[in-house]
Amino acid sequence: MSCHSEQVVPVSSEDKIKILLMGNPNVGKSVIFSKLTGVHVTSSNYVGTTVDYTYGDVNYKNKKGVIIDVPGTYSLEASSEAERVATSFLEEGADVIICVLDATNLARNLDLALSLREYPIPIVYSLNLIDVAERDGIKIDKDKLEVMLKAPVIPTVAIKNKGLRELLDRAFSLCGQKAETFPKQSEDERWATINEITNEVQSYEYKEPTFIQKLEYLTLKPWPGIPIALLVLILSLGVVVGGGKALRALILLPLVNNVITPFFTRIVSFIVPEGIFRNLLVGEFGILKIGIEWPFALILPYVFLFYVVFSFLEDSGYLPRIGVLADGALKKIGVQGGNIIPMMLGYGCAVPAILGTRAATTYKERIMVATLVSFAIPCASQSGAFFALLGDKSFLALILVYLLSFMTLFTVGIIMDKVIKGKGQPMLLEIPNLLLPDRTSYFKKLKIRMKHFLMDAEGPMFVGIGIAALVAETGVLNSISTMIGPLVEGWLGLPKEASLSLLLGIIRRELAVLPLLELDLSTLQLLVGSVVALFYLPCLAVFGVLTKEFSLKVSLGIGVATITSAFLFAGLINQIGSLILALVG
Ligand SMILES: Nc1nc2c(ncn2[C@@H]2O[C@H](COP(=O)(O)OP(=O)(O)OP(=O)(O)O)[C@@H](O)[C@H]2O)c(=O)[nH]1
Ligand SMILES: [Mg+2]
Repeated sequence: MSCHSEQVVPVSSEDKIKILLMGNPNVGKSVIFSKLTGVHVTSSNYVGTTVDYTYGDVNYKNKKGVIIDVPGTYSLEASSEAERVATSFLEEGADVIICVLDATNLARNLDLALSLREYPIPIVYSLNLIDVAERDGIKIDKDKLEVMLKAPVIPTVAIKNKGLRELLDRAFSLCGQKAETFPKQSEDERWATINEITNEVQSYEYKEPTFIQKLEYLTLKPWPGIPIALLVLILSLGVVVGGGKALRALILLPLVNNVITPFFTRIVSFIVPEGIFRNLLVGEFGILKIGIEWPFALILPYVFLFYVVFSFLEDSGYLPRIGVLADGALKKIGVQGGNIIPMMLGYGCAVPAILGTRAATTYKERIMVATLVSFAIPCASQSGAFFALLGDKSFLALILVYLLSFMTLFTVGIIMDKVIKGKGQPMLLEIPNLLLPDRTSYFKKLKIRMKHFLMDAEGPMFVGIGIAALVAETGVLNSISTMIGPLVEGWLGLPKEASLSLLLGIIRRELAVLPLLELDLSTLQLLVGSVVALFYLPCLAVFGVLTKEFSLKVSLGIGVATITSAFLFAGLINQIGSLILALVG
């Protein structure tokens, strides 16, 4: 997800025309944009992928243009942040609009299509997803539709690049022509027109439902939808946890420990004389030792497999179905089912998750989801660290950590729902078609996510490990440990070396977990350390995005709340746990 809020919106000029790419959410705008401009933007099979605009250049014959991928909107009423972006583009004006219609949902798409005609901008319609419409037995008479819309209609299959040249061709030829503007219609009038059009152009043909169509239906009903969801969850966890462990144990750890680290150690020992500098590089917390082992051998396999599975679920259209099944439970905590997607994105990384809340209709809901994500949803890196730490040593502790995370989501949700003024507005949760993910966009998305992880995570992690090496080698760690000793040793019952976790956890969430690996901890201590890490602090990048999207007050507030909970809960677990152990033992 990219944001360009600070960039200047391109204006049309003599030699460069401005094309707005508009339509309902999840109709294929971003795929069309990527294919036409060569600029990759993320597409996913659910509503609200694009919440900010992106633009890219196109050259057609000897003409130049700029296309803007506008966030999807159902209407021009601007009820969400993403919709406001869309309407502001229309008001600024453009040379031509490409309005993308979902052929499997014509009536609903026509609502926006007709409203757009009230602006003095020529429109060309792309009738997209006709492959899926055909699969479902929906037939649309394109010629009649053109007559009724009084504008060109081009049938397209965006993912297969079908019809896109022609679409661009028509867009350029319309440019400069005077658009016929239509009088503003009331909602009733508009729906009357929509009925008239669909009756005229659309027909159905009965087709024996395919396996995927049956699945579309079955995944939405509590039975067998919920068992299917549980199965998907267990399978996904199996791939991520089991696969990650195997990758780590069989390939990455041996590679790092037997080949890479010895190699660097030998070279450094040869060049750098014994002492603090050598230790910084290859000592206990050496950047060339831990700085490679932690990010690449411990975290990377889990993050990679998480995105392999998650991106697949995303593109198949399965995720919103979980939203439907979980809607009841989510409503109890004051969150509409539609917001489940940003929450699930949070298990990858909190930054896109918080940006994704822009599709939410009310401020209250945005801030609630953002807080829940920052509070108690471990990101992929942090989960990787938990799996690495607890997977081998205490499976029970691992389960307890995630159980606590769920319980916190509910408690915090309920409290916020009561405390924050305003209402969560029912959000339209649109259920997309189940599709076999498009291979090109799937791999591109996976590649981009891994690139982001490597750039966003590895850099700060290196810095963090550098700091660890420095404070360990210079003895600063000892003074810090003495200072916060009462808290760490007394209240939390952890060895004083665990204060390194607290220090590094400020930089990134997984760094609050990983230093515990080096310590010999009891099961109770593992649990306590993990609980501190679970809540502790959202990482620096999350602070940044919270401040930008909301305010400094909000991000500081969330920070104070999480850090207080971290020490409170973890300490309580330690005190109660120790008491029980003393009674039993
Ligand atoms: N089978 C099929 N799938 C398509 C077609 N066009 C797009 N898709 C898929 O439909 C989904 C939605 O595409 P996007 O490009 O993300 O939709 P969008 O309109 O940008 O959605 P928002 O950003 O949410 O407004 C993706 O999973 C695409 O791969 C098509 O013509 N045929
Ligand atoms: Mg999009």
